[in-house]
Amino acid sequence: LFPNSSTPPQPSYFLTSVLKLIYPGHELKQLECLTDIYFRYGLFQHGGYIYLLDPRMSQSAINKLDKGAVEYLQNSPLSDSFLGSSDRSPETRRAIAAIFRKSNMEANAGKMIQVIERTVEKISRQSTLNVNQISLQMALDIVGHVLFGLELDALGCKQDKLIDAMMTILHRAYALKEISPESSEFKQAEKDLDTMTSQILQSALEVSDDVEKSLARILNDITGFKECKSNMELFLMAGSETTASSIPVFLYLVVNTPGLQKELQEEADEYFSKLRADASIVPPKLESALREMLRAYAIAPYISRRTHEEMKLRDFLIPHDSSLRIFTWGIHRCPELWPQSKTFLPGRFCPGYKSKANTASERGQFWIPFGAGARVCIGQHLAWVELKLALTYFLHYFTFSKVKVTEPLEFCVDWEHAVVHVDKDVVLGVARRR
Ligand code: HEM
Repeated sequence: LFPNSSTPPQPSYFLTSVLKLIYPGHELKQLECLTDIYFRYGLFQHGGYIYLLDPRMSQSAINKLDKGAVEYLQNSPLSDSFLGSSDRSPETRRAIAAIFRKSNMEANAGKMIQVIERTVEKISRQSTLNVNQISLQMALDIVGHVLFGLELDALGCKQDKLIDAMMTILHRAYALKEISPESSEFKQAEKDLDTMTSQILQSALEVSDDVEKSLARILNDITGFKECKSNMELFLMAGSETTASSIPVFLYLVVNTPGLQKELQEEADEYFSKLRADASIVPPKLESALREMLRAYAIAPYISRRTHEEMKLRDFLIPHDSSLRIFTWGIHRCPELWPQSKTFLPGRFCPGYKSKANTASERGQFWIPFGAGARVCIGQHLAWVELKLALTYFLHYFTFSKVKVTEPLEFCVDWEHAVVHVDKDVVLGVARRR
């Protein structure tokens, strides 16, 4: 089971077959079990990838290595974006860094609030809410407003078509594998996405802004129209899909954790006006519960890196041209690093919680939902401000409740883009409280 050599250990055929029998079709659960078994080695190899588990080894790989996007974006519309490029990334990231800065995202809170308030009105008209659907519409609108200076809905009512194309590509093809990238449906969705992104980019370039250059203009100037369009697709997809996946999971956890909704509602009522006035304010219980959600259910289950030469990690030799997956999902749920690691404990990140026998920090807590290093998620501050505001609004205005269709929540992975999806939409009862 555990070869004693400098080669990363590889689970036997017997072990992987047993795991397949126990968790049929659930690769994420199989890999989570392998993480718990191999944690003491810090890594294991499986299916052509080396999975890194040890925090120090992972940090070292994140810092030293280039993004390993070569084959994980192969069939993706995002293959020409800077996500897939280690050469162009530094220049592109430097040019747009100011737009994504925390202070700039907080300064853009007003634009987000406009969209969130509209969403609150939409939710008010419903008694049963498809949380995935409403979250995606909201997240896409926020990306449109904040990053492109556009009202996407107003562009000939394209928003629904854009969502359909994105869902066909990301959800139906890559996560659920209902259709293949060779299918006519996929090709049509890709074409629709391309046409719509071109139109969105054209419109974004026309939006005049005398004070500073917009994201579209900066990217267009340094990369040219074609590559700029791919990057726009990246922002549309990465910017909406991730936050839009987080909200349903979070609200599902809220309604399934006794007493949590009431506590968060009380906090939302207290912070509502303060947060509207200053988006840098942190409601501590919401922040802790959100951090815990991103720990227990990392929306991006792994970070991809590639070696360009032989590399030593602890006592292991990693050959050149190896594909590494820093396995966030497993690291975040590993009992060696986190007490009650598989349980959602909303107060885990609250100040003072440590004293109640949380030894995670003593054991070297390693929380990396947005990645780390030079390629850390560029949209993390956008995501955080958006999640904080949207959830404060939702909990202030509504009470959510379980309806039968919600149970149980299962996760499937789009390995191509490294994103976890819920296997079905989260549907909740909703009642307005004020
Ligand atoms: C909960 C929300 C989000 C999560 C969990 C998340 C997570 C991640 C992770 C893990 C990476 C890879 C980092 C690495 O390789 O070290 C990443 C990259 C990226 N994310 Fe996010 N993300 C989120 C929201 C967003 C948003 C709102 C945007 C908005 C535009 C965005 C844009 C990007 C881009 C462009 C990259 C590629 C960066 C690069 O390769 O240099 N993400 N994200």
